[in-house]
Amino acid sequence: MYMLYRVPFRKISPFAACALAQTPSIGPPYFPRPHQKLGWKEGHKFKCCAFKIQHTDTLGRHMVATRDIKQGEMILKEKPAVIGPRITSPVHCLACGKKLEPLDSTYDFYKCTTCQWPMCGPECEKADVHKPECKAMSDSKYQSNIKYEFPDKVEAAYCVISPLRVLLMKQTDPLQYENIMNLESHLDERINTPLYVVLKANLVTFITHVLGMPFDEETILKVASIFDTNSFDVRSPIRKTRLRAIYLIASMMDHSCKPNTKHIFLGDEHHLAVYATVPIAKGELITATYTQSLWGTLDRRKHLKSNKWFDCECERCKDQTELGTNLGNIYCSVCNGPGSENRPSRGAMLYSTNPLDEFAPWKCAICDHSILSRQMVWGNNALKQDLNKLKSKGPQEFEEFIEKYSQILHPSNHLVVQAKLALTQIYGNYKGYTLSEISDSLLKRKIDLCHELLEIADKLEPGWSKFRGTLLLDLQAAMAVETKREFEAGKLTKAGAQDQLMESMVLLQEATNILRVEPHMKEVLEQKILELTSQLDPVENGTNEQEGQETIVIE
Ligand SMILES: C[S@@+](CC[C@H](N)C(=O)[O-])C[C@H]1O[C@@H](n2cnc3c(N)ncnc32)[C@H](O)[C@@H]1O
Repeated sequence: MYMLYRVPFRKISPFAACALAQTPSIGPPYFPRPHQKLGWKEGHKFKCCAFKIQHTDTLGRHMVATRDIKQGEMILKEKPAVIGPRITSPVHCLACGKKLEPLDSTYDFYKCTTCQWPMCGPECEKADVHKPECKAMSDSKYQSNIKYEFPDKVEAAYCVISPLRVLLMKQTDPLQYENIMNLESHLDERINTPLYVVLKANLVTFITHVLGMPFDEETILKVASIFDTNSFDVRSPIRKTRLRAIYLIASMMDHSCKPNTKHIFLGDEHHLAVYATVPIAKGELITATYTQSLWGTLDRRKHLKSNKWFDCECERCKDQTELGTNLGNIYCSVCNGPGSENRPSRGAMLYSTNPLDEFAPWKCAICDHSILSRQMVWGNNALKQDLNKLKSKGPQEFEEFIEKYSQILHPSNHLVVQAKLALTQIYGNYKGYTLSEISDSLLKRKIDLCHELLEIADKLEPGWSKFRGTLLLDLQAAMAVETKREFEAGKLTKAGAQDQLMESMVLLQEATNILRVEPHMKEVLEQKILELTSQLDPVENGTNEQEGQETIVIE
């Protein structure tokens, strides 16, 4: 049964007030400012906070919709409570997060003049985010000894910075420190894992012995464990770095292998915005995914267990077919094996006899054949290694992978799907395979692959997910080029070409609805719409040929 969540937020901090805002038994309704602002900005009269935090024994705290939420609606926008480096990282600036290259003059990085950590330059070394840690290190006469050795070297020294930022908050921002310390940690489960044995040796020693800070081992490791349980992976393609950040409210979203939200990071401050990918009805859970949605159940559940310490029992995990995708399934080697052509059961598949038990045997849906779960794991691992070797290869190798294992792997088995995804990215985008360069048959192959993957996206990441948006964008571009070629080859009439272009426009409109919130995408998408519109209406726009553009000139 749902309980109103009260216990861990001991003081009514701004976060607690927000979390408790919709619980009528706790004081008058309070609408947290960020959500008030959001409501006004969107031009609505007033939009109340769309969620509340509840608690159950099985899920812990989780987010629930307090009203119907529309597809594409922003549910929350939040700034990070703390942001910093991941446990290991290539050398980057501690203030802005930018990946650093050595200076030509010294062949080493620019260093903070006080603590010697690599930074961008004098401006970043004075940034507020760096000041407290810089002071703590210089007060104890600690100086970083990171030096440039070779490009992209990964440094383990970064593991101390993010936990240190939280520990320093105990003095500088006690309320925020308490809010962070109230998050789920799973320290008891993590404490004896190899990573935490290492952290005991280096992180705890650094905080207590090197910096002489008055924290016990348990508190220090708890902070590390809170990061591992709650932090978001903040990727910045422009700065070429990955940071980790804790967002107090967004961390209340529980996991689902078929989530109903997506999130993006905004600006230099790394604000997090969470959007509904599908309509969410009042009372429904608001969920995110903590794994890769294109992994099979065995891999997802293993990842969730060993990183987030829970057994996922969502509708997808319980379903042998993974919502009809067969993402984790393989063909039965007896029914489909050599010499079995006369069997009527070609296409029979092995299913886990209990998807929620990683040790349960896998059994054919038609014959008696079964295999142990560890055979399934071995097989998967072997094929994963094969697939990983193809990463820097061309499309031919991915096509060969799909063909080679077509007797074993279902066309939407997760390994085949990953190969197909790689192909959709190569065809139409990579040098030598751009849309203007590829053959008609490869163009058709790209279009077919996009359709196949869209079917999978609809089942696993339905609605306005980035996965679906990106596929739609790819598909419409390929379809527009195909139309142009068919028209020019006389296979399509003018009216037929216009109809097909209209289809592309519908896809582009949907892709735009989905992707316009992604950083820097709005302008790109608007430009694409303009381009396609000019092709659609040649009479009104006069000649529609522009340099470097794929256009259909319809006379
Ligand atoms: C980021 S926190 C989410 C908030 C958390 N439920 C709490 O009470 O603070 C992640 C943790 O929530 C729990 N959790 C998240 N999704 C879950 C799910 N689908 N089933 C069970 N537990 C889940 C796990 O303990 C996980 O380590």
